[in-house]
Amino acid sequence: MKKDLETRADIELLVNSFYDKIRDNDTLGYIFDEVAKVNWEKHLPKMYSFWEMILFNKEGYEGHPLRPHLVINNQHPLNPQHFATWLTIFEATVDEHFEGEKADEIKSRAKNVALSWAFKIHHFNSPA
Ligand code: HEM
Repeated sequence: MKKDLETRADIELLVNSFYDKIRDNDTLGYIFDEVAKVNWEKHLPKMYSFWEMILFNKEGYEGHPLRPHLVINNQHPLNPQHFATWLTIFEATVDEHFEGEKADEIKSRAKNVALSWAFKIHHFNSPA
């Protein structure tokens, strides 16, 4: 039986493991490393705080989560497939390490955000 997500250390493990897979992925890796040229030392702690806020109502994340995605979309259009791949990798990473109520919750929160951003960006890129 795997453990549930309980602490910031659990979130750090999830986030680190998730971005290791993302950077290895052919559909998404280059968007982070070559298009956005992500500074990982800054990005990773931001993501720990983002997920701590979502999952444990902790303060610490300050930002506009959608905004950098609109900037990337201007440099390299993002499509629903990018978001679907992002979500598949996220869910698989959660399942690899954790199970339980919080593990289910983080997957469902990630899914809601990914679907809503995919929809917004798709309509922004291809207005009807
Ligand atoms: C196509 C899928 C996605 C791509 C390619 C992508 C890529 C990126 C990139 C390149 C950054 C900027 C890193 C930096 O230089 O600071 C970023 C930031 C971020 N991403 Fe994503 N992302 C995707 C989906 C998501 C989803 C679905 C979520 C949430 C569930 C998410 C949450 C965030 C957050 C919270 C930040 C930090 C925003 C800030 O600066 O405060 N991303 N993402």
